[in-house]
Amino acid sequence: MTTTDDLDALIAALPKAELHLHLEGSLEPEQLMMFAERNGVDIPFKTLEDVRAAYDFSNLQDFLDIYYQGMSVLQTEADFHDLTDAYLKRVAADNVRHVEVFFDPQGHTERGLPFDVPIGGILKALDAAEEKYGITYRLIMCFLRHLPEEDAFETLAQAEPWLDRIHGVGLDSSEVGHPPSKFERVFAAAREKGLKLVAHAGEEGPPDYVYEALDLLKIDRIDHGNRSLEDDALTARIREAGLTLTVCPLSNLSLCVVDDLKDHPMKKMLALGLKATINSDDPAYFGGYMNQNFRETAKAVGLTREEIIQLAKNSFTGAFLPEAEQARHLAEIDKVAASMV
Ligand code: HPA
Ligand SMILES: [Zn+2]
Repeated sequence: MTTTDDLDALIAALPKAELHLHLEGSLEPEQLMMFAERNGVDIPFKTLEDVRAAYDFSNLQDFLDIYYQGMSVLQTEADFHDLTDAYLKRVAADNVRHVEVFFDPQGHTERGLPFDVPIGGILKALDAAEEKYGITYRLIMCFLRHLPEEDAFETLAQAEPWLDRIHGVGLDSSEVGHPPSKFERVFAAAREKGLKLVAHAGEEGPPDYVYEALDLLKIDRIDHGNRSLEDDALTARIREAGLTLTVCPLSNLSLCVVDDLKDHPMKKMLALGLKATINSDDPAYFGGYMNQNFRETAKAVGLTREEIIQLAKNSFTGAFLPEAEQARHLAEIDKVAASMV
Protein backbone atom coordinates (compact mmCIF):
# COMPACT_ATOMS: atom_id res chain seq x y z
CA MET A 1 0.00 0.00 0.00
CA THR A 2 1.15 3.51 -0.73
CA THR A 3 0.60 5.87 2.17
CA THR A 4 0.42 9.66 2.13
CA ASP A 5 3.85 9.68 3.78
CA ASP A 6 5.27 7.54 0.94
CA LEU A 7 3.84 9.94 -1.65
CA ASP A 8 5.15 12.98 0.25
CA ALA A 9 8.61 11.39 0.33
CA LEU A 10 8.40 10.68 -3.40
CA ILE A 11 7.32 14.27 -4.11
CA ALA A 12 10.23 15.61 -2.06
CA ALA A 13 12.78 13.36 -3.78
CA LEU A 14 11.71 13.79 -7.41
CA PRO A 15 13.60 16.28 -9.57
CA LYS A 16 11.13 18.89 -10.82
CA ALA A 17 10.98 21.97 -13.03
CA GLU A 18 8.89 25.02 -12.17
CA LEU A 19 7.36 26.58 -15.29
CA HIS A 20 4.94 29.13 -13.83
CA LEU A 21 6.41 31.44 -11.25
CA HIS A 22 6.18 35.22 -11.02
CA LEU A 23 9.33 36.41 -9.26
CA GLU A 24 7.48 39.38 -7.80
CA GLY A 25 4.99 36.87 -6.39
CA SER A 26 7.73 35.29 -4.29
CA LEU A 27 7.92 38.45 -2.15
CA GLU A 28 7.29 37.15 1.37
CA PRO A 29 5.76 39.53 3.96
CA GLU A 30 9.09 39.58 5.86
CA GLN A 31 10.93 40.58 2.68
CA LEU A 32 8.37 43.28 1.91
CA MET A 33 9.00 44.84 5.34
CA MET A 34 12.78 44.45 4.94
CA PHE A 35 12.97 46.04 1.48
CA ALA A 36 10.62 48.87 2.54
CA GLU A 37 12.91 49.69 5.44
CA ARG A 38 16.11 49.28 3.42
CA ASN A 39 14.82 51.68 0.76
CA GLY A 40 12.81 54.05 2.94
CA VAL A 41 9.61 53.24 1.03
CA ASP A 42 6.35 54.17 2.75
CA ILE A 43 3.98 51.25 2.99
CA PRO A 44 0.51 51.20 4.54
CA PHE A 45 1.53 48.43 6.96
CA LYS A 46 3.09 48.79 10.39
CA THR A 47 3.61 45.17 11.34
CA LEU A 48 4.19 41.82 9.73
CA GLU A 49 0.70 40.90 10.83
CA ASP A 50 -0.69 43.86 8.85
CA VAL A 51 1.08 42.58 5.72
CA ARG A 52 -0.10 39.03 6.33
CA ALA A 53 -3.65 40.28 6.75
CA ALA A 54 -3.38 42.16 3.44
CA TYR A 55 -2.20 38.99 1.66
CA ASP A 56 -5.81 37.88 1.64
CA PHE A 57 -8.11 38.06 -1.39
CA SER A 58 -10.64 35.98 -3.23
CA ASN A 59 -10.24 36.90 -6.88
CA LEU A 60 -7.55 37.79 -9.39
CA GLN A 61 -8.08 41.57 -9.32
CA ASP A 62 -7.97 41.84 -5.51
CA PHE A 63 -4.77 39.80 -5.56
CA LEU A 64 -3.23 41.93 -8.33
CA ASP A 65 -3.94 45.15 -6.41
CA ILE A 66 -1.82 43.99 -3.46
CA TYR A 67 0.74 42.33 -5.75
CA TYR A 68 1.46 45.63 -7.56
CA GLN A 69 1.47 47.54 -4.28
CA GLY A 70 3.89 44.99 -2.80
CA MET A 71 6.42 45.24 -5.61
CA SER A 72 6.83 48.99 -5.02
CA VAL A 73 9.35 48.18 -2.26
CA LEU A 74 11.72 46.76 -4.92
CA GLN A 75 13.97 49.65 -5.87
CA THR A 76 17.51 48.53 -6.68
CA GLU A 77 19.30 45.85 -8.66
CA ALA A 78 20.37 44.35 -5.32
CA ASP A 79 16.70 44.03 -4.29
CA PHE A 80 15.84 42.07 -7.44
CA HIS A 81 18.93 39.94 -7.00
CA ASP A 82 18.09 39.16 -3.36
CA LEU A 83 14.44 38.39 -4.15
CA THR A 84 15.43 36.01 -6.97
CA ASP A 85 18.21 34.37 -4.96
CA ALA A 86 15.85 33.75 -2.03
CA TYR A 87 13.33 32.06 -4.36
CA LEU A 88 16.04 29.86 -5.90
CA LYS A 89 17.37 28.87 -2.50
CA ARG A 90 13.87 27.99 -1.34
CA VAL A 91 13.01 25.79 -4.33
CA ALA A 92 16.40 24.09 -4.34
CA ALA A 93 15.21 22.58 -1.04
CA ASP A 94 12.18 21.22 -2.95
CA ASN A 95 14.47 19.48 -5.46
CA VAL A 96 13.57 21.90 -8.23
CA ARG A 97 16.32 21.58 -10.86
CA HIS A 98 15.12 23.97 -13.55
CA VAL A 99 12.98 27.12 -13.44
CA GLU A 100 11.30 29.17 -16.15
CA VAL A 101 10.46 32.36 -14.31
CA PHE A 102 8.32 35.36 -15.19
CA PHE A 103 8.93 38.96 -14.33
CA ASP A 104 6.75 42.00 -14.99
CA PRO A 105 9.01 44.80 -16.30
CA GLN A 106 6.07 47.20 -16.65
CA GLY A 107 5.27 46.82 -12.96
CA HIS A 108 8.63 48.53 -12.41
CA THR A 109 9.09 50.87 -15.38
CA GLU A 110 5.58 52.26 -14.74
CA ARG A 111 6.77 53.51 -11.35
CA GLY A 112 9.92 55.03 -12.77
CA LEU A 113 12.61 52.33 -12.53
CA PRO A 114 14.83 51.89 -15.58
CA PHE A 115 14.23 48.55 -17.40
CA ASP A 116 17.83 47.52 -16.61
CA VAL A 117 17.34 47.55 -12.83
CA PRO A 118 14.97 44.59 -12.44
CA ILE A 119 16.45 42.49 -15.23
CA GLY A 120 20.04 43.21 -14.16
CA GLY A 121 19.42 41.99 -10.61
CA ILE A 122 17.29 39.02 -11.64
CA LEU A 123 19.88 37.75 -14.16
CA LYS A 124 22.73 38.05 -11.67
CA ALA A 125 20.92 35.67 -9.34
CA LEU A 126 19.79 33.34 -12.14
CA ASP A 127 23.27 33.15 -13.68
CA ALA A 128 24.74 32.08 -10.33
CA ALA A 129 22.02 29.48 -9.68
CA GLU A 130 23.55 26.51 -11.48
CA GLU A 131 26.74 26.58 -9.48
CA LYS A 132 25.10 27.65 -6.23
CA TYR A 133 21.96 25.50 -6.26
CA GLY A 134 22.21 23.17 -9.27
CA ILE A 135 19.30 25.00 -10.93
CA THR A 136 19.19 25.99 -14.62
CA TYR A 137 16.82 28.66 -15.91
CA ARG A 138 14.90 30.39 -18.65
CA LEU A 139 13.67 33.98 -18.19
CA ILE A 140 10.27 35.05 -19.53
CA MET A 141 9.23 38.69 -19.68
CA CYS A 142 5.48 39.23 -19.30
CA PHE A 143 3.40 42.03 -20.80
CA LEU A 144 0.72 43.46 -18.52
CA ARG A 145 -2.53 42.90 -20.39
CA HIS A 146 -4.45 45.69 -18.62
CA LEU A 147 -2.11 48.17 -20.35
CA PRO A 148 -2.31 49.06 -24.09
CA GLU A 149 -0.49 47.01 -26.72
CA GLU A 150 1.55 50.13 -27.48
CA ASP A 151 3.12 49.88 -23.99
CA ALA A 152 3.98 46.23 -24.63
CA PHE A 153 5.76 47.29 -27.84
CA GLU A 154 7.71 49.88 -25.85
CA THR A 155 8.69 47.20 -23.35
CA LEU A 156 9.85 44.91 -26.16
CA ALA A 157 11.99 47.78 -27.49
CA GLN A 158 13.51 48.36 -24.03
CA ALA A 159 14.32 44.67 -23.85
CA GLU A 160 16.29 44.76 -27.10
CA PRO A 161 19.79 44.93 -25.50
CA TRP A 162 18.87 41.95 -23.30
CA LEU A 163 17.23 39.73 -25.88
CA ASP A 164 20.02 37.16 -25.91
CA ARG A 165 19.22 36.55 -22.21
CA ILE A 166 15.43 36.66 -22.38
CA HIS A 167 14.00 33.40 -23.64
CA GLY A 168 10.36 34.20 -24.06
CA VAL A 169 7.46 36.58 -23.57
CA GLY A 170 4.25 35.99 -21.66
CA LEU A 171 0.98 37.75 -20.92
CA ASP A 172 -0.36 38.26 -17.40
CA SER A 173 -2.43 40.55 -15.12
CA SER A 174 -6.22 41.13 -15.33
CA GLU A 175 -7.54 38.60 -17.82
CA VAL A 176 -11.24 39.30 -18.29
CA GLY A 177 -11.76 42.26 -20.63
CA HIS A 178 -8.21 41.98 -21.99
CA PRO A 179 -8.31 39.12 -24.51
CA PRO A 180 -5.17 37.78 -26.20
CA SER A 181 -6.32 39.40 -29.49
CA LYS A 182 -5.32 42.77 -27.99
CA PHE A 183 -1.67 41.63 -28.21
CA GLU A 184 -1.60 39.82 -31.55
CA ARG A 185 0.87 42.19 -33.20
CA VAL A 186 3.34 42.45 -30.34
CA PHE A 187 3.41 38.66 -30.01
CA ALA A 188 4.11 38.41 -33.76
CA ALA A 189 7.01 40.84 -33.30
CA ALA A 190 8.36 38.79 -30.38
CA ARG A 191 8.05 35.61 -32.45
CA GLU A 192 10.08 37.23 -35.23
CA LYS A 193 12.83 37.88 -32.71
CA GLY A 194 12.97 34.15 -31.99
CA LEU A 195 11.36 34.36 -28.55
CA LYS A 196 9.22 31.58 -27.11
CA LEU A 197 5.61 32.57 -26.47
CA VAL A 198 3.35 31.81 -23.53
CA ALA A 199 0.19 33.45 -22.20
CA HIS A 200 -2.08 33.23 -19.19
CA ALA A 201 -5.39 32.03 -20.63
CA GLY A 202 -8.46 30.36 -19.19
CA GLU A 203 -7.64 31.23 -15.57
CA GLU A 204 -10.68 33.49 -15.16
CA GLY A 205 -11.24 34.11 -18.87
CA PRO A 206 -13.47 31.92 -21.08
CA PRO A 207 -12.37 29.13 -23.48
CA ASP A 208 -12.53 31.71 -26.30
CA TYR A 209 -9.47 33.39 -24.81
CA VAL A 210 -7.58 30.09 -24.99
CA TYR A 211 -8.58 29.76 -28.68
CA GLU A 212 -7.28 33.29 -29.27
CA ALA A 213 -4.00 32.52 -27.50
CA LEU A 214 -3.54 29.50 -29.78
CA ASP A 215 -4.80 30.98 -33.06
CA LEU A 216 -3.69 34.59 -32.82
CA LEU A 217 -0.73 34.62 -30.42
CA LYS A 218 0.47 31.15 -31.53
CA ILE A 219 1.72 30.31 -28.07
CA ASP A 220 4.09 27.45 -27.29
CA ARG A 221 2.63 26.75 -23.84
CA ILE A 222 -0.55 27.69 -21.96
CA ASP A 223 -0.39 29.25 -18.48
CA HIS A 224 -3.27 27.93 -16.34
CA GLY A 225 -5.73 26.90 -19.08
CA ASN A 226 -8.22 25.50 -16.55
CA ARG A 227 -11.30 26.73 -18.36
CA SER A 228 -10.27 24.90 -21.56
CA LEU A 229 -11.97 21.87 -20.02
CA GLU A 230 -15.35 23.55 -20.57
CA ASP A 231 -14.90 22.95 -24.31
CA ASP A 232 -14.36 19.37 -25.52
CA ALA A 233 -13.09 20.42 -28.96
CA LEU A 234 -10.56 22.77 -27.35
CA THR A 235 -9.43 20.09 -24.91
CA ALA A 236 -8.92 17.65 -27.81
CA ARG A 237 -6.97 20.26 -29.73
CA ILE A 238 -4.62 20.97 -26.81
CA ARG A 239 -4.06 17.24 -26.36
CA GLU A 240 -3.40 16.64 -30.06
CA ALA A 241 -1.00 19.59 -30.26
CA GLY A 242 0.82 18.21 -27.21
CA LEU A 243 0.73 21.62 -25.53
CA THR A 244 1.80 21.84 -21.91
CA LEU A 245 -0.46 23.52 -19.34
CA THR A 246 1.25 25.23 -16.41
CA VAL A 247 -1.36 24.69 -13.72
CA CYS A 248 -1.18 26.28 -10.27
CA PRO A 249 -3.42 24.46 -7.77
CA LEU A 250 -2.90 26.57 -4.62
CA SER A 251 -3.25 29.73 -6.71
CA ASN A 252 -6.49 28.35 -8.15
CA LEU A 253 -7.75 27.79 -4.60
CA SER A 254 -6.68 31.24 -3.32
CA LEU A 255 -8.26 33.03 -6.29
CA CYS A 256 -11.42 30.91 -6.17
CA VAL A 257 -10.85 29.40 -9.62
CA VAL A 258 -11.83 26.28 -7.65
CA ASP A 259 -13.92 26.45 -4.45
CA ASP A 260 -12.21 23.46 -2.88
CA LEU A 261 -8.95 21.74 -3.77
CA LYS A 262 -10.94 18.48 -3.90
CA ASP A 263 -12.67 19.94 -6.98
CA HIS A 264 -9.38 20.71 -8.73
CA PRO A 265 -9.31 19.32 -12.29
CA MET A 266 -5.67 18.14 -12.12
CA LYS A 267 -6.52 14.44 -12.08
CA LYS A 268 -9.04 14.94 -14.86
CA MET A 269 -6.49 16.84 -16.98
CA LEU A 270 -4.08 13.91 -16.72
CA ALA A 271 -6.83 11.38 -17.47
CA LEU A 272 -7.73 13.38 -20.59
CA GLY A 273 -4.14 13.04 -21.78
CA LEU A 274 -3.24 16.70 -21.27
CA LYS A 275 0.36 17.56 -20.43
CA ALA A 276 -0.44 19.28 -17.15
CA THR A 277 2.23 20.46 -14.74
CA ILE A 278 2.12 21.68 -11.13
CA ASN A 279 3.49 25.13 -10.29
CA SER A 280 3.26 27.71 -7.52
CA ASP A 281 2.45 30.95 -9.46
CA ASP A 282 2.91 33.47 -6.62
CA PRO A 283 3.98 31.32 -3.67
CA ALA A 284 4.34 34.14 -1.11
CA TYR A 285 0.72 35.10 -1.74
CA PHE A 286 -0.89 31.72 -2.35
CA GLY A 287 0.53 29.82 0.59
CA GLY A 288 2.94 27.30 -0.85
CA TYR A 289 5.99 26.58 -2.96
CA MET A 290 6.45 23.67 -5.35
CA ASN A 291 6.32 20.61 -3.10
CA GLN A 292 3.43 21.97 -1.07
CA ASN A 293 1.44 22.40 -4.29
CA PHE A 294 2.23 18.78 -5.15
CA ARG A 295 1.44 17.46 -1.65
CA GLU A 296 -1.82 19.31 -1.16
CA THR A 297 -3.07 18.49 -4.66
CA ALA A 298 -2.08 14.83 -4.33
CA LYS A 299 -3.96 14.59 -1.05
CA ALA A 300 -7.04 16.51 -2.16
CA VAL A 301 -7.67 14.78 -5.49
CA GLY A 302 -5.97 11.47 -4.74
CA LEU A 303 -3.06 11.54 -7.18
CA THR A 304 -1.39 8.15 -7.56
CA ARG A 305 2.32 7.47 -7.47
CA GLU A 306 2.27 7.12 -11.28
CA GLU A 307 0.47 10.43 -11.71
CA ILE A 308 2.98 12.21 -9.48
CA ILE A 309 5.86 10.77 -11.51
CA GLN A 310 4.07 11.78 -14.72
CA LEU A 311 3.70 15.36 -13.42
CA ALA A 312 7.41 15.56 -12.63
CA LYS A 313 8.19 14.29 -16.14
CA ASN A 314 5.74 16.72 -17.74
CA SER A 315 7.56 19.60 -16.04
CA PHE A 316 10.72 18.77 -18.02
CA THR A 317 9.13 17.77 -21.33
CA GLY A 318 7.16 21.05 -21.16
CA ALA A 319 10.30 23.09 -20.45
CA PHE A 320 12.10 25.11 -23.10
CA LEU A 321 15.13 22.82 -22.78
CA PRO A 322 16.97 20.87 -25.49
CA GLU A 323 15.80 17.26 -25.78
CA ALA A 324 19.08 15.85 -24.48
CA GLU A 325 18.71 17.86 -21.27
CA GLN A 326 15.09 16.84 -20.88
CA ALA A 327 16.15 13.19 -21.35
CA ARG A 328 18.80 13.54 -18.64
CA HIS A 329 16.17 14.79 -16.17
CA LEU A 330 13.68 12.08 -17.17
CA ALA A 331 16.29 9.39 -16.58
CA GLU A 332 16.99 10.87 -13.14
CA ILE A 333 13.26 10.80 -12.35
CA ASP A 334 13.12 7.09 -13.31
CA LYS A 335 16.13 6.41 -11.12
CA VAL A 336 14.68 8.20 -8.10
CA ALA A 337 11.27 6.55 -8.61
CA ALA A 338 12.85 3.09 -8.90
CA SER A 339 14.73 3.64 -5.65
CA MET A 340 11.47 4.43 -3.84
CA VAL A 341 9.19 1.53 -4.77
O1 HPA B 1 -1.98 34.35 -11.39
C1 HPA B 1 -1.80 35.39 -12.07
N1 HPA B 1 -2.66 35.67 -13.07
C2 HPA B 1 -2.52 36.76 -13.81
N2 HPA B 1 -1.55 37.64 -13.62
C3 HPA B 1 -0.67 37.42 -12.65
N3 HPA B 1 0.38 38.15 -12.27
C4 HPA B 1 0.95 37.51 -11.24
N4 HPA B 1 0.25 36.41 -10.95
C5 HPA B 1 -0.78 36.32 -11.84
ZN1 LIG C 1 0.59 33.37 -13.19
